[in-house]
Amino acid sequence: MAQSLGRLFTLLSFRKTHLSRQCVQVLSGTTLKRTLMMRAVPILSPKPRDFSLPNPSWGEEMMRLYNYYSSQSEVETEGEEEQGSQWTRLPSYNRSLKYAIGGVYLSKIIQSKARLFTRNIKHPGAGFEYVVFFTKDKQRCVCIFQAGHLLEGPPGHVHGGAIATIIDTVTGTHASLLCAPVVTANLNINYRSPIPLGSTVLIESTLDEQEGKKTFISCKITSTDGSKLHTEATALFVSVSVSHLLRG
Ligand SMILES: CCCCCCCCCCCCCC(=O)SCCNC(=O)CCNC(=O)[C@H](O)C(C)(C)COP(=O)(O)OP(=O)(O)OC[C@H]1O[C@@H](n2cnc3c(N)ncnc32)[C@H](O)[C@@H]1OP(=O)(O)O
Repeated sequence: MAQSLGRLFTLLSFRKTHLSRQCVQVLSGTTLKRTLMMRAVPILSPKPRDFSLPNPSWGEEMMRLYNYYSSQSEVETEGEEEQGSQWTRLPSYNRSLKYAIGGVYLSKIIQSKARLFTRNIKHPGAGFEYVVFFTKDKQRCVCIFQAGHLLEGPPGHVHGGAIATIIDTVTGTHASLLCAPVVTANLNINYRSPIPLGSTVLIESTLDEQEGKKTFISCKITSTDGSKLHTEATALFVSVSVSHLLRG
C-alpha cells in the first residue's frame, strides 16, 4: 500500500514535491479509501477552470490590455533583451492546489469547500476580475485588474482591504513563481489615490531581492495609461515547507 500511495503522490507532484510527501501524512480513513479509488480513474486529470480568461463582464479597457499583453507573448523575438520583455499569461484557478499536477483531485481531498478568496464570487464581474502576465526571467509581473461592485469601500470606490488582497495575490503569485511555497511575512501599503469601482487598473510587481528564504517584492497600482498612481506597496515573502502550510 505504501508503494501505491508513493506512486499516486508522484503523479500529484507539486513543483518541489513537498506537498506530495505531506499529503501522505494527512490521509486517513475514508479519505484514504477515496484516494485509492482514484487510482481507478485515468491518470490525466481533468483541466481545472481557468478564471483568467476573458468573460462577458470584462470591459473594453480590460479586453484591450488583455489583447495587448497576449499579443506581446506571441511575438517571436531574437536576443536576450527582447526575450526578457516577452509576457506569459498565468492561468488562475479557484484553489492554489489546482496548480499541482492532479491538483483537481487533491482539491477534492483537502478542505474540499475551500476557495481562493479572490475567486470565490461566482457572479462574473462582481468581485475580482484579473489576469497576471509575467516576464520570461520572472523579474516582473503585470496584472490587469477590474474591480467589481461588491468590492466597495468608500462610496463608489474600492475598499482598502480589497486593494490589499489583490496586491497580496499578485505579489504572492509572483513570489510563488520564483520559489513556491511561500507565505506573506510583511506587507506595507501606501494608498495614494482612490480606485473607482468598476474601473480597470494596472498592477506592476517587481522582484527587488532574494536573500535565502526571503523574497522582497515591490508593487504599484496605476491607471491603465500610467498617469495616476493609486497605490504603492512592498512585500516580503518567506519560503516555507508544505508541512508549515498545513500545520498553520
Ligand atoms: C505557479 C504558482 C502560482 C501560485 C499562485 C498562488 C496564488 C495565490 C496567491 C495568494 C498569496 C497569498 C499569500 C498569503 O496571504 S499567506 C497568508 C498570510 N501569511 C501568513 O499567514 C504567514 C504567517 N507567518 C508565518 O508563518 C511565519 O511568521 C513566517 C513563515 C512568515 C516566518 O516564520 P519564522 O520567523 O519562523 O521564519 P524564519 O525564522 O525562518 O525567518 C526567515 C527570515 O524571515 C524574516 N522574517 C520573518 N518574518 C518577518 C517579518 N514579518 N518581517 C521581516 N522579516 C521577517 C526572519 O527575520 C528571517 O530573516 P533572516 O534572519 O533569515 O535574515
